[in-house]
Amino acid sequence: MDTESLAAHERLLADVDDHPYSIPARLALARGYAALGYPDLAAGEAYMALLLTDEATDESGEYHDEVLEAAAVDGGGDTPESVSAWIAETISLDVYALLTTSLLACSNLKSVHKYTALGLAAHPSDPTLTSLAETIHTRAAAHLRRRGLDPEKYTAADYPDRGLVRRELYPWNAHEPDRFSPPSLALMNAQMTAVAPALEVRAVRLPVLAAGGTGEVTQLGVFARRDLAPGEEVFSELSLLTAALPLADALCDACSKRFPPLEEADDVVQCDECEVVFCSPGCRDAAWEAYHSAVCGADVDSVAKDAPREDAPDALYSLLLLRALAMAQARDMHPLELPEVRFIWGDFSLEGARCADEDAEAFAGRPRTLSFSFHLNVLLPLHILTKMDVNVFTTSRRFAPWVTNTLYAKFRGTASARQAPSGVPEVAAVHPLWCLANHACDPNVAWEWEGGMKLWVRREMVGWRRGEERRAPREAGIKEGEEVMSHYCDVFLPVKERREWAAGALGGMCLCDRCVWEAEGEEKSEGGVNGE
Ligand SMILES: C[S@@+](CC[C@H](N)C(=O)[O-])C[C@H]1O[C@@H](n2cnc3c(N)ncnc32)[C@H](O)[C@@H]1O
Repeated sequence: MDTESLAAHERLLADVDDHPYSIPARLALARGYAALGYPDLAAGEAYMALLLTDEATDESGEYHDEVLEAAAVDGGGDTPESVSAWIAETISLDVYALLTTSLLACSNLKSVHKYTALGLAAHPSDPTLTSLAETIHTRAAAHLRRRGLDPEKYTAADYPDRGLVRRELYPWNAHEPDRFSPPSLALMNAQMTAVAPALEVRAVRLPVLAAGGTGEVTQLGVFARRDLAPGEEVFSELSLLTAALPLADALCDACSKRFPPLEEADDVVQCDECEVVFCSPGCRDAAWEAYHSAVCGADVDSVAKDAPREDAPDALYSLLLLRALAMAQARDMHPLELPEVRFIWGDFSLEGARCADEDAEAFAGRPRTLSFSFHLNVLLPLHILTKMDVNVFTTSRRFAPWVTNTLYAKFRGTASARQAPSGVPEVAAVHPLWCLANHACDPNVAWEWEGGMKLWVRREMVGWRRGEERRAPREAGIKEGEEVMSHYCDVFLPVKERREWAAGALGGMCLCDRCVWEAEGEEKSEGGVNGE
């Protein structure tokens, strides 16, 4: 983004800061995002404008008076009636038009359908909304046909409601540190020394794995400070950035450790103020400081209560988001400044990468790799924040949709999950130091997450195979200065399956030495289990 556009965008953001209840200011910000090729962010801000119009017309609205005051300054007159007329005649249609066209670009067809219907109820003869209703129907029918389904048998409730949006380090995001600067590395290494005195964080060159990418990029990795012997435990990190589905095993709310059997559960304690349970008084106190004071008694976890089985991963990401918002609120910090979040990898698109498809123009031709659902990325955070008694109009810098998107980008690249026996992931966590370790299908460490994340040097390395050909395992142990290679997938799977499994976390197909060697031959390995 050039300096002039960035300055113009900064003025729109500042206008919303200065006039948080002004509907035109919010609408101008939404238009600004649409013009810059961020329809997802435009939809978020257009929805905020819609909420403000509701506040203006609803006498019992919490911010009714503030919105009327702002409307009077913006030219809506100084009576509730004049403001209502001003909204109906000059604002409402623009809000619906921007919200719906933005959601359409993001392929959130169920949501577009809903807001187009609401827009048409308020403006029945509007040609743009009328033709949009047709477009939604046509796109939904094409989507269903592509899946071999008969559109006649489906209603708007079955329309897809998810799309891909730009995954970027937003140009106006002043919170992302230079991860490679000496002060950043010193900070990360101070944290690393506390959990792993024999390891250090360093910059490393890695191959670009994203489709269409070439060459190498600089990223971070974890290295041995001294020779490490096979079996040596080298790392133990406790994270409170955790999430568990409501039906998961009985787990500590803070660290996700499974509770011991009742007769051994002397340490298990309940919060003094609500029903949430922790594995120990230590976890209870740490949780209160870190996040629980912001959500105690607020029943926020119910957000994932009814998630269907196939949506379990998304529900876990939403719960991680919820935890991060609660951490920010409890500590009065910007979510992107949280030590748990600040340095982690967001897998943002590389500068200059392009993409061309039917929606490319709405996204300024930039690649789109971040999952976006209006429900999860916009409505859910607003719902959570409202439950935490946060004024969502005056806290835009801290809790805007671009902040939510950035958090999702970071979590989607780094969270680890534990599965129920059914294979459905039911618990997730982000361990900010563990997730600095890179992946190899011939890893030199193994890990286990139960309460804390533990990492030890493998006692035996993995044997390689392609077809009938075998390559004996390398000698176990890690030499001083050697990179610690973790694993993001079951390393006993055949190469094709390993690559498929790890592709999400790696951002593309694995090109580690073992994968390259095994893929050259026939892919005929046997299955196995995760771990060592
Ligand atoms: C969990 S992070 C690992 C730490 C990361 N390198 C950093 O700078 O924070 C995962 C990302 O690291 C990169 N990565 C990890 N292992 C890799 C490998 N074997 N080859 C290339 N990239 C790798 C990928 O970009 C992946 O999305």
